[in-house]
This record gives sequence, structure tokens and C-alpha cells, in this order.
Amino acid sequence: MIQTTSLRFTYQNSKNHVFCFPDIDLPPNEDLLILGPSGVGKTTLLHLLAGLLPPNEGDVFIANTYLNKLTRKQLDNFRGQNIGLIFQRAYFIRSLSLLENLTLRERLSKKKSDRYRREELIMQLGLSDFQNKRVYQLSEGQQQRLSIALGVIHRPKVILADEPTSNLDDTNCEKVIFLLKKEAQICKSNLVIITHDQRVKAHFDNHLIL
Ligand SMILES: Nc1ncnc2c1ncn2[C@@H]1O[C@H](COP(=O)(O)OP(=O)(O)OP(=O)(O)O)[C@@H](O)[C@H]1O
Repeated sequence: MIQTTSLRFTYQNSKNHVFCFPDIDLPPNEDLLILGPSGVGKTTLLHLLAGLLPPNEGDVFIANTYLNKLTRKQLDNFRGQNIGLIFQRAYFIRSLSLLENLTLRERLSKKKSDRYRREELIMQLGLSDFQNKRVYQLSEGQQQRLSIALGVIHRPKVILADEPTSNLDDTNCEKVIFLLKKEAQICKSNLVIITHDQRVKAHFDNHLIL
């Protein structure tokens, strides 16, 4: 579940611009696409939902937890266990292999190690042939698919994805949409996606236009 009320945010170095976001009320298991022109604040909103940025005003509830009340350490723990983040630019340890990155992410979430789960995700994302390659040896599309795997490996309550399909061909775009929807359904989690990709828009009904 995701709930926000009266969210406002200003970046430190641009105090003359205040972002005012519409309220979100998303019950478990519902998806949301966030749309809008470049620079309107889509990524900023996603970062507020993830607790990566603190709102200047307003409230964020994720999975019945009031983020505003958490300390930085509590937020890090909460995010590690409950939120799956898929960024436009992925964060990997480049000197580790694809499989090692996935194993590390799983360990950091403090969830039980599940080899079958890792193998299944790698297979579903068409990455089986590359699992022992170092990340720097992967193509952009393969890295993007790895970032999807890293975002969902720990079965988060909320999946937040910023342009998850931008570097993918049609086949892999379909695979990623299918996987994200399936993961959200199995875990009864919310899937929130920022996208300009027409191929993604066609698969979701619930749109928030900024
Ligand atoms: N760290 C920052 N400090 C100051 N301004 C920022 C910062 N990050 C983003 N901005 C500004 O805030 C505005 C909104 O940025 P944001 O990335 O949220 O937009 P967006 O809608 O996701 O854009 P796009 O579709 O191009 O990714 C932009 O004008 C951007 O330059």
C-alpha cells in the first residue's frame, strides 16, 4: 500500500521552485504509471516514495509504515527489506559478476538465501548465459535487466521503477513487463513505474499524470 498526502519538495539549490505532488492512495496489489513531461518531477516523486528524499511538507506511508517518522538508519533498513528500486542508472559492483551482485543484494536485504529464486529470475530475464560475467562486460540492455533482478530479488512490498525498459528491445521489454507484473501480483506488492515508453503504457490502466 502507498499513501501520500500534500507532498511538497524543494531542492536545496533551487529554493524558488516548489514541487507540489497530487496525493496517491494505492491499495496493495495495484499498479501505477507516473507520466509527464521531462523535468516535471517524476523521479523526484519516486525518490520521495522511496524515502531517499525527505519531503518539506506532507506524509508518505508505505506498507503501513510512516516514513517521515523513521531515522535515517531505520529508513535504510526499511528500504532494504520492503522497497525494490530500479533506477535509470543502475548501481552495481562492477568488478563482481552478475550472479555475485544478485547474491549480495539478497544478503543485504537480510532475507533467506534462495538459490532457486536467483536462478529463476536470471532465467526469466534471459540472463542465464551471462550470469558469471563481470558487470562491466555486460551490454546496457543486460545491465538494465540485471537492475530489474536486483530490484525484485527480495520480494519487496513496493517496486519503484524509473524507465525500466528504456534500453530494451521489444522482446526484452515484454519479458520485463511480464516479470514486474508477475512479481507484484505474487507478493501483493505495488508496482510504480515512471515511463515514456509507449510499449509499457499499453499494459497499465492506472495513470498519474504530473
Ligand atoms: N539534486 C537536484 N538538485 C537540484 N535540482 C534538481 C536535482 N535533481 C533534479 N533537479 C531538478 O528538478 C527538476 C525535476 O527533476 P526530475 O528528475 O524529478 O524530473 P523528471 O520528470 O523525472 O524528468 P525526466 O523525465 O527528464 O527524467 C528538474 O528541473 C531537475 O533539473
